[in-house]
Amino acid sequence: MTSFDSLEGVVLAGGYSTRFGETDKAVAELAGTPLIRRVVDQLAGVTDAVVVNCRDEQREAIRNALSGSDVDRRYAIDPIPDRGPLAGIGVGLAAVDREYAAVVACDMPFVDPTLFEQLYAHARGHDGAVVRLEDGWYQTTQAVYRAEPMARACEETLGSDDTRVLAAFDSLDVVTVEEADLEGVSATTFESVDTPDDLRAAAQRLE
Ligand SMILES: Nc1nc2c(ncn2[C@@H]2O[C@H](COP(=O)(O)OP(=O)(O)OP(=O)(O)O)[C@@H](O)[C@H]2O)c(=O)[nH]1
Repeated sequence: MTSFDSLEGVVLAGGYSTRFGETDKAVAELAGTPLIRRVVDQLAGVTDAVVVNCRDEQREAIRNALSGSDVDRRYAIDPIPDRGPLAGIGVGLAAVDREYAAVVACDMPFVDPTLFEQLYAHARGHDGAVVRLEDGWYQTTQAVYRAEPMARACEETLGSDDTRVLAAFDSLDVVTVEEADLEGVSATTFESVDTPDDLRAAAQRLE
């Protein structure tokens, strides 16, 4: 797999994982490997550098979970916590050095780097590329964005009434890719671990 010079990773981990319970799901182990470590290891298929967006108090545990990874890691800390995924994407992208970023949530351990290869190809020359799932939902937390304009759009949108990630696209040229048009992407790429039951089910499949 290729590492693209103008593509960096952004891993979103600033949520409170309330459905998961007391533990931070970012560092919860799936078959012995923390979820966030699995995500970073998968991103290594397309990039050698990631920005981890999280809250200050998460940083030490996440740093431990990622220790020994070959991927260069930097941290973008939420100045104000709990402002939702739009804020996390904006904070993460503002810390990116390269033109484009592959953004992924820390709770998607099966993220397929092949998806980012295809989204990056679609995004080049535009402000990003996002998948529209078969049920019509846009998968905004596993997408490629042009870092600078999307970071700015996130900031502006946070100050508006509609703070969905999708609302940030209004001022941008983001390409929609239909799920049916993806080629050879693993069916589990968009699966997210939201609850302890999700984690158990994922672990059983790996046995
Ligand atoms: N920076 C930041 N990221 C967030 C925030 N809320 C959610 N996220 C991230 O967005 C992604 C998708 O969010 P969810 O699956 O709802 O995660 P969550 O909010 O931690 O979990 P729940 O509380 O159970 O909904 C995850 O990677 C979260 O870490 C937030 O307030 N700030």
